[in-house]
Amino acid sequence: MTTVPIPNIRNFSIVAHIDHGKSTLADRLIQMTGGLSDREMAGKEQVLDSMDIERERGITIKAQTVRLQYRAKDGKDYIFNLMDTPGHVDFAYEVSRSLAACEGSLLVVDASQGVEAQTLANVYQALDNNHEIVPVLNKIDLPAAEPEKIKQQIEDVIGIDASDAVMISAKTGLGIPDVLEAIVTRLPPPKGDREATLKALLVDSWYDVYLGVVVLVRIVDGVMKKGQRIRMMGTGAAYDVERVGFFTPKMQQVDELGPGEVGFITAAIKEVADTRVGDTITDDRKPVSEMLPGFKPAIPVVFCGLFPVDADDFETLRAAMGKLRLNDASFSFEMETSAALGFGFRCGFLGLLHLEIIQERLSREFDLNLIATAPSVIYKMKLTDGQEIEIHNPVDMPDVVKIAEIQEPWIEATILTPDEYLGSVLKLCQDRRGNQKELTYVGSRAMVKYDLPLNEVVFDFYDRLKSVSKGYASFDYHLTDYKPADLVKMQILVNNEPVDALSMLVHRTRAEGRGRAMVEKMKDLIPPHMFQIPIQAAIGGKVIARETVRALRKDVTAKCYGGDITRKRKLLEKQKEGKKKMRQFGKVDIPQEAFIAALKVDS
Ligand SMILES: Nc1nc2c(ncn2[C@@H]2O[C@H](COP(=O)(O)OP(=O)(O)OP(=O)(O)O)[C@@H](O)[C@H]2O)c(=O)[nH]1
Repeated sequence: MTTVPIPNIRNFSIVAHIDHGKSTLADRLIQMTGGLSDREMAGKEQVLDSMDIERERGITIKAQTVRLQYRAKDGKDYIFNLMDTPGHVDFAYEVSRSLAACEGSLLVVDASQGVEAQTLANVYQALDNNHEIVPVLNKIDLPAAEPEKIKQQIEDVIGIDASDAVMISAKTGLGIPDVLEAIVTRLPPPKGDREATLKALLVDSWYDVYLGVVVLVRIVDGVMKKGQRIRMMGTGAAYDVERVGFFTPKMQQVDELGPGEVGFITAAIKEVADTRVGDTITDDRKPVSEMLPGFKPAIPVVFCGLFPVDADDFETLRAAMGKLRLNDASFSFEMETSAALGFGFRCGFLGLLHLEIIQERLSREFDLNLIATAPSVIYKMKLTDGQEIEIHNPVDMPDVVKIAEIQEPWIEATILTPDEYLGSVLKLCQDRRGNQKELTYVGSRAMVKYDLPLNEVVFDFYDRLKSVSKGYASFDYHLTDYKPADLVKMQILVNNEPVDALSMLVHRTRAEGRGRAMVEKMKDLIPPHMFQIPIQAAIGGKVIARETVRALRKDVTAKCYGGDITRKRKLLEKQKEGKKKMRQFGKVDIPQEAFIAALKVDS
C-alpha cells in the first residue's frame, strides 16, 4: 500500500478580492472545457453562483465545485476539480474548507486595481494550506491595466514569484488557454493510496429538494462506492451510500470516486445538521484509526433580533428561518420576546453581510416585513460571585452591581486605501476606538493594520469606510482576542418607559453621541399625541440625552366645525389606518420607521 501521485487530476480554487473576476474566470474555464454548451451558458451570467441574490449582488456565497475535462497540449486527458470560494470576509470559513480540499490556487488579481485586502487574506489562507499558487492578472483588456506594476506588487506584498503570471481577460476570453495549461503544468497532482481503507474529507453539505442532503467529499485514500456502508468519524453515525457523482456543473452519477477525486454522495441523511463539515468519512467495517485534521466550526459572531412587523407573520417567519437553516448551519436562531416588538427571534450570523443576506432572503423569498434590532457581539462578563457568562443580548445583561468585569471581542483589520483617503480612514478607525499597528505602502496605496473592537465594526463601519474612501478602500479582518472594556447598557425611554428593543451595549465614551442621535431621530418620527412625550437616552438612572415630542394642540377633527359628518368619519378612519402600522407602547404609538431609523443612526 503506497501513497502515489494521481497524475491526471488537479484540484484547485480561485482566490481573489471581490470583483476581481473570479466568477467570470470560472465560467470561462467551464465553457472552454465543455462543461456546458454555449446555449446553457447564455442567459446565466455566472454559472457557479446558484442563488438569485448571489447573482444580483455578484457575491459568491455557497462554495460550489465543478469537475472539468481537459485535453492538454501533452495530449493527455486531465480532470480538474474547481472549488469555488466566496470572496467576502464573513465567509472566510467557507474559503478555508474549500482550500483544504485542494493542492493549488489560481490567485486572480485585477490588473487595473492591484492587490486588495481580501487578496492578501485569501492568498495567505491558501499558503497556510501549502498550496502552489499561480498568479493570474485579469482584466488586461482595460486601458487602466498595469500588469508589470501589479506583478511587482504581488512580489513585494505577498512575496511570491509573479514573473510568469498568466495575463488574461476573463471577459474577452484572452489568455484562458494559458490558464488551463498552467493548471496542468504548474499545480501539483493530488496524492493518495487506492488500496488503502477509505478516508475522505467532508467538505460541505447542503439540502436539495430532490436529492435530500448532499455531501461534498474529497477522497484522500481508498474508494467510495455506491452501496458502501460509511461512517462519519466525528459524529459516529453510519450510512449506506445511495448515490455517488460529481457536477460538471450538471449532476453526473458514477459508481465510485477514487483517491484525489472530489464529488458528492447522498446517503439517506436526514438533516444537514447530521453532517459535520471537516469530518472524516471512512469505511464502517474497517475504519481508519486517524482522523483528518478537520477545521474549526463556523461560529456566529454577530447577533440581532428579527421581529415581524405584522405579528401574524410570526409562524411564517419561524418556518422561513427553518428553511434557510437547512442549508446554512452557521445561521442560528431562537425565540425571543420583546415588550416593544412582540414575538420574534434572536439570530446569530457570521458577520454583517451574512445578516444582511439572511434578512434580504427572508423579505424577498418569503415576503416578510421585518424589524432588526441593533447588532450585537458576544460579550464575556465576570460576575462578582466568580461566575463567568457570555451575553449577546443587552436585555440579558445582569445588574451592574453584580458585574466585576466586561470583556469584548477585538479584531485585527487590514485596510488598503488610496493615499488621498488615508486621513479619513485613520480618523474613522480612531473614532471607533482603534489602535493603529502598522502603516506601509503597496504601490501608491496605504496599507494600515488596526486593532479594533468588533462592536464598533458591526454597526456601520464597512459602509462608513466605503463612503469616506469613495468606495476605494478594501477591508478584511479576523478575530483576535477578548479585552476588558468600559461598556455600559444604554436604554431609550419613551414616555419614561424603557423600550427593550432599543437597548444596546456601548462604550462609555460613545454612549452620549449615539444616544443623542437616536433620540433626535425618534423625535422626528413619533407623531404628536394628545400629551407631551419625553424621549430619553439613559445609562442606569442617568439621562444622557433628551428630546420631546410636543403634544397635539387640537383634535384632528376640530377643524371640521362639527359640520360635515362624513368628512369627520373619513378623517377618523384615516387616523385609524395610520395606527395599524404603529406599535402601541404604553400610551404611545411608535411607528415602525422610528425603530428602524433609531437603530440605523451612525455616530
Ligand atoms: N473589463 C473586464 N471586466 C471583467 C473581466 N473579468 C471580469 N470582469 C467584470 O468584473 C466584474 C466582477 O467580476 P466577477 O467575476 O463577478 O468577480 P468575482 O471576483 O467573482 O466577484 P465575487 O463573486 O463578488 O467574489 C464583473 O462586472 C465582470 O464582468 C475582464 O477580464 N475585463
